[in-house]
Amino acid sequence: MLLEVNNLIKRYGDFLALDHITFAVKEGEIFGLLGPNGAGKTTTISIISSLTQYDGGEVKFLGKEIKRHEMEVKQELGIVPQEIALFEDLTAYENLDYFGRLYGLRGSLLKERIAEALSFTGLTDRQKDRPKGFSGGMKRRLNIACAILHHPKLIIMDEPTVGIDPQSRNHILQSIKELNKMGSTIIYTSHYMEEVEEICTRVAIVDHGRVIAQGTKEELTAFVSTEEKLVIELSSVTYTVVEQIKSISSIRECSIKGTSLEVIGKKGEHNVSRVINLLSEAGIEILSLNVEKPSLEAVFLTLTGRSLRD
Ligand SMILES: Nc1ncnc2c1ncn2[C@@H]1O[C@H](COP(=O)(O)OP(=O)(O)OP(=O)(O)O)[C@@H](O)[C@H]1O
Repeated sequence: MLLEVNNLIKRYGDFLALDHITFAVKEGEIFGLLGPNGAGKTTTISIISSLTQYDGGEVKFLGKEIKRHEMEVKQELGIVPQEIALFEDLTAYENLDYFGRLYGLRGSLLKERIAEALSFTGLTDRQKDRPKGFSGGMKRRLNIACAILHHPKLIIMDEPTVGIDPQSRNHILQSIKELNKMGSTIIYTSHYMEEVEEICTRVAIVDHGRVIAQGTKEELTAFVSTEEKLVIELSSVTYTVVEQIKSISSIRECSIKGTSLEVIGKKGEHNVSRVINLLSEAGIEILSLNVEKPSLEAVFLTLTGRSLRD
């Protein structure tokens, strides 16, 4: 395991912010920490980064307790914090130069790494400009560039897409995938389940300072889901056929949405073939059929009774 977080406890006064948080990250993963605002994601990350003290449990990086190997562990981490941390009066290049030196890079290696990070984040053309005039998305990209200069083993990103434009958001999500392909392990925190679904290989769902479920997306959704949703686009549709579909015992709901039918039924009951048979008997042409997989949102809702966005 690259990182093991075991029974982590953190109190702010009487408030228990982390209540025995436990998860492990393997080398090569994009690991998602998914949870609503206030769940404890930032606190967890700042403990892993040795920026916050904790009250119980342990954090191990490559088998070593981080408390005892703080400097060594810091060298292997690249942190992209939620609050952008840049010097507004230095140019993009100078910011990178500063952060590179903090990690002990010097001379031609430093220059090489700065050029690589600028190119990777699409900021080569803006290296002489100051972040003062950058958009939120560009500042975030520069922050990512600063965090990857020293080729860390583990990159931790805390909600890097909050409040930025869609183009930069896509750029960031693509670069995370790219960094991962190039060998970095990534922890990605977010309250956007779509992003976590898109990029993460494994996920821990966090709520009120606890990990309430963890696994691959497939494991998590299989764990809670007993239903499936079919979306069928048709050449035409009649109420008679809707009634016939509704009368199938394993189907709970069938409704017309524009030119499509939405059918919700129990999984594993051959709903697709039953519905197709009924439609072809009625002489209705199927233009497309899609079986929608349950989302992580549904997992969160089932486990907590609340929506992630509440
Ligand atoms: N310095 C602090 N003093 C007191 N309470 C704090 C402090 N920092 C965080 N908290 C509380 O601890 C809980 C967890 O906060 P944390 O920032 O870790 O959550 P989060 O999941 O990262 O959410 P967000 O995305 O909003 O930052 C919240 O209830 C928060 O109000």
